[in-house]
Amino acid sequence: MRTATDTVRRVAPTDLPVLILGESGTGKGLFAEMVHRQSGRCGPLVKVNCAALPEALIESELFGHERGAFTGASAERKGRFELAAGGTLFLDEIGDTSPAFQVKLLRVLQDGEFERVGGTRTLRADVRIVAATNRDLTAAIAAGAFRADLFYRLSVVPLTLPPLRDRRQDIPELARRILDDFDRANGGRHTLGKDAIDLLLTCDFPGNIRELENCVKRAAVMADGPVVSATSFSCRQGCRPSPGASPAVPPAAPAMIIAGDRPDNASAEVALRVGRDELLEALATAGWSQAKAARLLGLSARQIGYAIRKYGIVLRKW
Ligand SMILES: Nc1ncnc2c1ncn2[C@@H]1O[C@H](COP(=O)(O)OP(=O)(O)OP(=O)(O)O)[C@@H](O)[C@H]1O
Repeated sequence: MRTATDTVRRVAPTDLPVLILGESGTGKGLFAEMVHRQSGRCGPLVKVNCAALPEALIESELFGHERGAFTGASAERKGRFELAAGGTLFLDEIGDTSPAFQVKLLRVLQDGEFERVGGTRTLRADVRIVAATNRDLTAAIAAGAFRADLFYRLSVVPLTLPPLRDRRQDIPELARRILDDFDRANGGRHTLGKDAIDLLLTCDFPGNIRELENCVKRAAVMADGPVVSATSFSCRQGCRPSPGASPAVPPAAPAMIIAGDRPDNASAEVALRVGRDELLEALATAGWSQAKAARLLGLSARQIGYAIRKYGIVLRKW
């Protein structure tokens, strides 16, 4: 991590693109913010979730459009490149983009120029590009899913964030910082007991810092006093309940699954980042209240409803 922060310090003041690589939850978004903050650029940081952009809207989202450019374009609109002028454009989930998206991006990265859809004026792209992905782009290139020329343009300065399981020594400090932030936001005053830290050090955290964050916040909610101890964590073994410790679901009584609408794909993907065990654990911790469990996991009511249905969990009243 020190290598990564040192690279940020060196590269931030330049105009070079930065490519941040790392598993989900390793802090890529936070590092993108860090690059922007340390860049000294006075424009804004504008984030684009590339995977969530519908194919038909890519061009107008990135480059904007003129009035009357297409049906429904009743007024001119600036795209993300213009909105980020003088600042940083953060292209998140770059590994999930279509060939059409990649071609359009490559052109603006090569020429530094673009036109709004339906426009004739050529505009200069005054942005610093930061891109991030949890995909293995080398494998994607080999599979023909990612353009090698775009990769070389973006990866002038690659920044790889290691998974948390490979840097367990960072866990105590991260956990304390997460707890302090949580207390500041919620007016509490907690400390982490040594047994809690020992427990956290045994965890694998496949969801990386995001999962550690959820575990610590959940334990803070469940702690009986100011000290968050190992017993405040609902898990006992490597942050995963052992098979025998899965909450027993008593028979009978009416189901209480929220019958919300199906969430969109991006929303569903977020919901399923929470594993079945983690979902069960949160539900048990929350006394089988869907709303409370959703808060613990950082999901919306629709997302938790979707995950519950998808994993085939039947909730019953005690
Ligand atoms: N160094 C850190 N200290 C405290 N919290 C952190 C740190 N790094 C990341 N986090 C927290 O972990 C969570 C995940 O971070 P972030 O969204 O930046 O990860 P990501 O790699 O971009 O994830 P994804 O690929 O899923 O978008 C966030 O809530 C963030 O605030």
